[in-house]
Amino acid sequence: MKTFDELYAELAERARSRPEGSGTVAALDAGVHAQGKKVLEEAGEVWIAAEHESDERLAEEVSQLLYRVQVLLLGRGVPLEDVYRYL
Ligand SMILES: N=c1c2ncn([C@@H]3O[C@H](COP(=O)(O)OP(=O)(O)OP(=O)(O)O)[C@@H](O)[C@H]3O)c2ncn1[C@@H]1O[C@H](COP(=O)(O)O)[C@@H](O)[C@H]1O
Repeated sequence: MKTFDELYAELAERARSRPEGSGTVAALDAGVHAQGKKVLEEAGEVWIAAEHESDERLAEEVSQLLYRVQVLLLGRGVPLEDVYRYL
């Protein structure tokens, strides 16, 4: 189990150390266009899960959306603090 902030710190460390086999490193290298498409794809899956699937599936899809949003932010170099200013 990890929090949103802990995941971001973990992904930032992946971006820094670039370990072999990291999906995050591959997603960052794919660029902002691919990252944005993943955000949209996962948002659609969240919508479908909310309308038609179980609470567990919804939670899983939301976790994937949050991950994809974090990859997008990391790719742009935007820290979570910049997002939190608007919450
Ligand atoms: N939370 C996540 C996470 N959520 C989603 N995903 C990725 O998103 C995929 C699921 O999304 P899709 O529905 O698009 O599935 P898919 O089409 O089969 O996946 P792709 O072939 O498109 O990658 C998963 O298979 C993962 O590749 C994640 N990948 C990594 N994390 C966490 O990020 C951290 C770093 O991971 P690595 O960079 O892989 O070491 C670890 O703590 C991981 O648990």
